[in-house]
Amino acid sequence: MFIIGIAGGSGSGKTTLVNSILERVPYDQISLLTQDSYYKDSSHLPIEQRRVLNFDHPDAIEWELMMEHIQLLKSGHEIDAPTYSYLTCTRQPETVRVKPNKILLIEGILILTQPELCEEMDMRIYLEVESDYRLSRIIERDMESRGRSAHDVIKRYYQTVRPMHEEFIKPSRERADMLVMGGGLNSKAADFISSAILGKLHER
Ligand SMILES: Nc1ncnc2c1ncn2[C@@H]1O[C@H](COP(=O)(O)OP(=O)(O)O)[C@@H](O)[C@H]1O
Ligand SMILES: Nc1ccn([C@@H]2O[C@H](COP(=O)(O)O)[C@@H](O)[C@H]2O)c(=O)n1
Repeated sequence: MFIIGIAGGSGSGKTTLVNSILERVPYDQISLLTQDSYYKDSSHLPIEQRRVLNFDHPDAIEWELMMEHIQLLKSGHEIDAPTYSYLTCTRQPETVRVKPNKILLIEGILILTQPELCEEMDMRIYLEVESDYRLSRIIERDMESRGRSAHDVIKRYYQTVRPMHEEFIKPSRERADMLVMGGGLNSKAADFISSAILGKLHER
């Protein structure tokens, strides 16, 4: 299994890049794991407390479960990946069946902060996008699809998103093999990563 990690700050365009790669390759031959699916469940807390949790610290993620799922996929087993709601800030009862494939894409803000997880990756990519651009994209996206007000998004950005980015996410770019400039709409980057994937799919 050839494992590609796509990291970068919130709003840097990871999801956009993944979608753009999947348009260029036979997507049914690619497995995808999203770090956000592995947020620890916090349904035991009242919603007001859940909404102010620090979701940008490495401890917010259940890495053990993610690593276990990667090992199962590598050994040819299907897994049931958890699902997560940004609206309720809880893990959902539904799971998503992921089949093992020759290629595994993993995306998430914190994936390059985990040395053990980095060890599993054959190609590590970091999306480099200036914080001003990321903030404006996060505001628009979170208001549209994550049920937040502009005020809430900006407050959270300065309380946790930016400090955690500076402390953990930005330094993790040192572990990347490649930096992608400009974010998820960088079509040359999508072409390059897709050709690497197609090459691997055609290997015997
Ligand atoms: N290069 C870009 N220019 C403008 N908008 C972009 C660009 N890349 C992504 N976006 C938009 O920014 C928002 C965040 O992108 P997304 O792919 O969800 O980022 P991430 O998964 O890294 O948080 C989305 O609404 C997306 O459409
Ligand atoms: N309940 C949650 C959980 C996480 N977030 C934020 O999502 C960001 C990571 O996702 P990206 O798609 O932007 O990479 C991260 O900055 C978390 O703060 C959230 O808003 N609500």
